[in-house]
Amino acid sequence: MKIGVCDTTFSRVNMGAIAIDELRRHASVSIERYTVPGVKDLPVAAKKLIEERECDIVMALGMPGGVDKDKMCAHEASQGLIKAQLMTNTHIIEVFVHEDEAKNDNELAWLAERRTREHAENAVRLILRPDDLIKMAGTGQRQGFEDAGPARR
Ligand SMILES: Cc1nc2c(=O)[nH]c(=O)nc-2n(C[C@H](O)[C@H](O)[C@H](O)CO)c1C
Repeated sequence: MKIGVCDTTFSRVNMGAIAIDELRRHASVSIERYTVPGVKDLPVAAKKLIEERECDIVMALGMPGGVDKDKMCAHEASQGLIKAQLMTNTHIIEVFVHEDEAKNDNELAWLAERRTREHAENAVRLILRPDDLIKMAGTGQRQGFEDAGPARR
């Protein structure tokens, strides 16, 4: 099995390095890394990781900035990532941490690390342990901040 990790230089946290560290903790897989300037460059990077470097799944890591132009870029990047998944029939786990989700730099670094690590676990589950995800269905998982938990009545 091979996992692709694409990330950006725009991000203020080295999310690619964190993802690779976490993937290695959970699985003995080959890893291909591809770093691009920004989130809008992630769709083609992910598609190349799948088609040219034969990855079975890809993590697409990015950090949209806080202004409207950045949010529009993030939306466009998301749409590209969805299209790349459909074109390749392969999961691309989008791991975006919006700069304005965090109160300060400290929280931003913490959030980016935690969300990246939790989604790295999800990527391993998707390709190697899909039954684990079935067991987690409906449990209100969140990546980064606290889980929402199941709704009760
Ligand atoms: C406005 C803008 N905002 C972001 C952002 O918030 N996060 C990010 O990762 N990249 C941004 N970029 C850069 C584009 O994604 C891309 O790298 C360039 O348009 C070159 O293709 C741009 C141009």
